[in-house]
Amino acid sequence: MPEAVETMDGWYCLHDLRTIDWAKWKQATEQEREQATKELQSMLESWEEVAEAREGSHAFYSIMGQKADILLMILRPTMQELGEIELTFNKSKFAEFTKPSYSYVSVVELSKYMTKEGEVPEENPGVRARLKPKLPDWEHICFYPMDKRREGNDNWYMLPFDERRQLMYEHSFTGRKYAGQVKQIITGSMGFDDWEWSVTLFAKDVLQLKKIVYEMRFDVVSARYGEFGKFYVGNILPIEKIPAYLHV
Ligand code: VOV
Repeated sequence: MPEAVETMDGWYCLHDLRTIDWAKWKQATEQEREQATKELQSMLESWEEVAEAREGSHAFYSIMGQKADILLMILRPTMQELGEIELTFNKSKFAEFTKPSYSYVSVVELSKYMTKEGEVPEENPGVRARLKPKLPDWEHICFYPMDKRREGNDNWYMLPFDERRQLMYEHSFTGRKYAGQVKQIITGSMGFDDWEWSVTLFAKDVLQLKKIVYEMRFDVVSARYGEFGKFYVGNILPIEKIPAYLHV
């Protein structure tokens, strides 16, 4: 009988992607634009304080292409806090100039595929830190949702545990080659959103994002069982660069 793997779940996560209504932004008065920009900056500054207190983490990036203009990724200990942040953002002046393009609700997830006999990973400080991760301020982000296939002979959920563990081990082996180059945050979203996981990758060199996704396509777990949603890629948008980004 296939057996579910136990998961460890950490901070709740919201990916909020928006497009900017540039025509409306240009029509606003200089004063309105300044007010909206300052409010956005102070919102981010207040989240900065939460991050410093290690009570959450966030990332703010501009997104390439037409799928979205900005991505706000927020991590918090409870879903309620995520809700409050979403509401605050929606009520802000700046939000009046944005349109929703995509959102994703999930929770930071680590599975116990790699847990050895007698180990209690919950007691491992490294594991605990990974469940409440500090998002890196690396230049580039790549975000996409994914599923494990459930089709005919290619049904991940019908595989015996040991077979899945072996495939995840091979996956982690590929991943480890990118240590220091790519940081991954895997969040689980079964019951929360339309896909099963979200993958968020951070890199200093944008090309490493392409290379890791390409190389992993050849891991059996991705080649045979991976199904992918839309990919979003972007560049970091630090608080001090927001006025220049929004300048018209
Ligand atoms: C940046 C490198 C990297 C590394 C080191 C890494 C390692 C690991 C380990 C050790 C484990 C298992 C234990 C755990 O931690 O849960 C995982 C788990 C997972 N991964 Fe991964 N992954 C990486 C990177 C990485 C990428 C780039 C992708 C996207 C795949 C692709 O084809 O586009 C991915 C996906 C996942 C998923 C969806 C899961 C959960 C699957 C499940 O069935 O539960 N992952 N991953």
